[in-house]
Amino acid sequence: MTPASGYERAAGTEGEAETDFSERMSYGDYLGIDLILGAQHPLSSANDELLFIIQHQTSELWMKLVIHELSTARAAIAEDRLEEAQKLLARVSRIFEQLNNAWDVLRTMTPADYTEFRDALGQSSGFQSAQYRQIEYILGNRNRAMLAPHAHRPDTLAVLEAELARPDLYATVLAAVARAGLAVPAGATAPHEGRRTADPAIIALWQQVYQAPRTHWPLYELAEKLIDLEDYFRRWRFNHVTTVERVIGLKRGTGGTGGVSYLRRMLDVVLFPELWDVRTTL
Ligand code: HEM
Ligand SMILES: N[C@@H](CC(=O)c1ccccc1NC=O)C(=O)O
Repeated sequence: MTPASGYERAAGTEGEAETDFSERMSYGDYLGIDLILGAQHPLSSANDELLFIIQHQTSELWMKLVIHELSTARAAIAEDRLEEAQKLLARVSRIFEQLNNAWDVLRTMTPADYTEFRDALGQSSGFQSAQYRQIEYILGNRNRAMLAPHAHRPDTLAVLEAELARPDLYATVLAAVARAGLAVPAGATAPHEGRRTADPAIIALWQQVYQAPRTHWPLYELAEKLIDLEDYFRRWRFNHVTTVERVIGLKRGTGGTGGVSYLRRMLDVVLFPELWDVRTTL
């Protein structure tokens, strides 16, 4: 029988699949598909500009999830729900793995392909990604100067400023370590700005944890989740700079930095320094 819509029911669904969504929520309604698929606006006729746009948009969606999960993980750690946090941090590492694999698609774009539309990008650059900066801030790489490109957006600025005013993920972990009875130096659990540098007293306490994992199992597992996360984040930075060198060589970036030279310097950022340094002592 032909339904009221006038269309035949989909073949093979034996008349069971729902087809009337005139009054009901459909797949597209729930997921906001019209908005998402209506958000690609290439500025040139170059074939690869759509790839470039979708690569960035999907990255931003995954970054949204990273921020969500890191925020939940940080709240869980603050309440000593360490196992929950571990699960979420493991998920964040898998998201970075997903982002890392995505470079394989973008790498199919050659310098000739990119040159066709690079000029259309003007001064815009990933350097201005607010969500990327928020992730860096949550993870403790807190350069206040990176707020400058957001000065024209008070809403974005407020989010990033609020992040700088909070203890980062690692400081939250150190507060949990202190509650577990280890001697965390005063100040290490407070909000900070700039980059972290290794504190010998913090190396010493991780040494206690790593030398007796069974005694400190939840902290030991949590620390390893952080190492995993930084490992995958480093791979993202490395894939980015390598792709950039493939595509634009040593040209300056549209965002105004030296390009590859700037991105190479970012490879030296260490998010959780004592967790790396402790390994040398074991
Ligand atoms: C052909 C592809 C790409 C090229 C040539 C490229 C180039 C660059 C360059 C030269 C910079 C330095 C800032 C500047 O002066 O512009 C930069 C920064 C950045 N790019 Fe890309 N990029 C590419 C793809 C991507 C993708 C897919 C993402 C994913 C979101 C991304 C995210 C970023 C971010 C977040 C920064 C800031 C990094 C930081 O401050 O540490 N880029 N990019
Ligand atoms: N910085 C890049 C341009 C670029 O990659 C870009 C431009 C606009 C939006 C996102 C971008 N991706 C990463 O930086 C360049 O110098 O070619």
